[in-house]
Amino acid sequence: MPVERVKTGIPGMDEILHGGIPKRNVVLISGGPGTGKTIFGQQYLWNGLQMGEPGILVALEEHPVQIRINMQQFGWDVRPYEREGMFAIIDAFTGGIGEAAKRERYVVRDPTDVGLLIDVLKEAIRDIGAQRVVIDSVSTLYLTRPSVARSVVMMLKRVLSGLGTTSLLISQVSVTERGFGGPGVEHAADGIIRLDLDEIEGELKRSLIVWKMRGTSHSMRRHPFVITDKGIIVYHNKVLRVTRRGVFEEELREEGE
Ligand SMILES: Nc1ncnc2c1ncn2[C@@H]1O[C@H](COP(=O)(O)OP(=O)(O)OP(=O)(O)O)[C@@H](O)[C@H]1O
Repeated sequence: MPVERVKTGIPGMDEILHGGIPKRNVVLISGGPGTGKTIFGQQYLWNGLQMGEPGILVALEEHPVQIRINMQQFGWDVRPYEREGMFAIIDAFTGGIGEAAKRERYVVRDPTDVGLLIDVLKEAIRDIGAQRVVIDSVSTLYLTRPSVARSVVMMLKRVLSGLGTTSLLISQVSVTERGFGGPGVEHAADGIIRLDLDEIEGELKRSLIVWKMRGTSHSMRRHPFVITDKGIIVYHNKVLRVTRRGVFEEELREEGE
């Protein structure tokens, strides 16, 4: 039986994934500051809504009000979908403090309590029939306790995969770090997409590479991408090549690999 896939809908990305993310996979979106992880996650959810797939954004780093404003900058107005019950933001940021927070439907009263967060997440997934979930960022859940990182990701994976969602866990790494976001986390995740920002001759260049993706083959190359006012565009037919003479962008002759 062919593997069921969830399309990211991000231009160029599904080609790199040879069709999309295998259903129920829990995928780390890993990268340094400003590499585009949050935008990647929001675009994935927005595209899901356009395909009739309900989604949830777990907000650990930013106020839900700010997230709605940021998404609108790309033309992604989620409010009608929230009213329809197709989209929800789980507020795991404010702890319920402030007037704006009182208007949020899903609030995690103590964002440091992972058990509590999982209870709210389960309720929201069932309420809206979510098929896509993005957690931004999962690193926040274990920043002060790196030893629990793997168990936190395993707990989330059981719930997310168990309830049938295909999810992205946004994982922060420092600028120089080669890893993906914490001991054991890399192994617990079903997939890893790594986003990078490199300074090349005085200019920052964006690229991404699919490091692993259970259940499918995928491009093994590093592909350049850009962020525009409509979101991310990945150049699946270009590679970023690092040699001793420097870093070069190169056009691929044949499609894909
Ligand atoms: N409209 C736009 N057009 C082009 N680039 C943009 C636009 N909006 C944001 N960006 C770029 O996206 C970057 C922010 O991306 P994003 O918030 O997804 O990063 P991140 O990887 O989540 O970072 P962090 O881990 O620091 O939160 C900005 O630094 C900017 O370079």
